[in-house]
Amino acid sequence: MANVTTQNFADADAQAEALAQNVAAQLREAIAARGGAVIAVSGGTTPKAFFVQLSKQVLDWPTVTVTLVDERWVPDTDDRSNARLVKSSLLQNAAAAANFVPLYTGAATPEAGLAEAEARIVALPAPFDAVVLGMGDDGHTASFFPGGDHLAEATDPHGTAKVWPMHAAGAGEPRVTLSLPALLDTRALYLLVRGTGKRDLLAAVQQGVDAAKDYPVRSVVMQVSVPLAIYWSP
Ligand SMILES: O=C(O)[C@H](O)[C@@H](O)[C@H](O)[C@H](O)COP(=O)(O)O
Repeated sequence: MANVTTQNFADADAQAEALAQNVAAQLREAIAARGGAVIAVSGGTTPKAFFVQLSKQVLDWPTVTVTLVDERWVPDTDDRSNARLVKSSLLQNAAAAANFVPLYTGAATPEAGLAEAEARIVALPAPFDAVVLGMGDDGHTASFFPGGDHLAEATDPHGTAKVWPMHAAGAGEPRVTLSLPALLDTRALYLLVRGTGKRDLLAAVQQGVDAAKDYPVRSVVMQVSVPLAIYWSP
């Protein structure tokens, strides 16, 4: 199994604050060493408190680039847009000066926008300094959805594409997702989750319980190339 550590917090605020401090330290180290930092973050509902905390951290924000691990294929005026969440809760306060690289291109479909989204990610300095994943109740992470039409390709450890379109019954709308190799090309990897259901699901994955084989988050938990830090709160 990968080098997985789990930190449990009493509540969401403590979790968000601890992760923000840890990620900010990571970004500061990157800026000191290389003059800039790149972070890829998840959307959904869980990261909001973390984003707000991170936005208040003191660091050289104009040298920081923020992108997404996945995106729902909707414009950033849509409530479901991960870009909208990042803009409204992370690119605020001190962090308003950061650069943002969205995955949504305005094309009609993820397939039509794929080459542009891929080019945007390829253009970023690699590796990422930090990747912050989330997880759904169905065991998806990024947009690695159970039954997703490109799940096998997106989670292929040897795949070369960095971005894949994803259509899945549980996804709500068409999406794009960074591939597993793109997500693992990072100096630090975090998984931010809340609730006992997600805690139990992750335990089942780590214990190799048979039923957990179909949870796509398994590809991140069981890989051995990057240590994974799980941040959990009730
Ligand atoms: O766009 C997305 O949906 C996310 O990036 C996704 O992978 C998210 O991390 C999980 O769905 C968890 O979402 P919640 O935090 O809302 O449970």
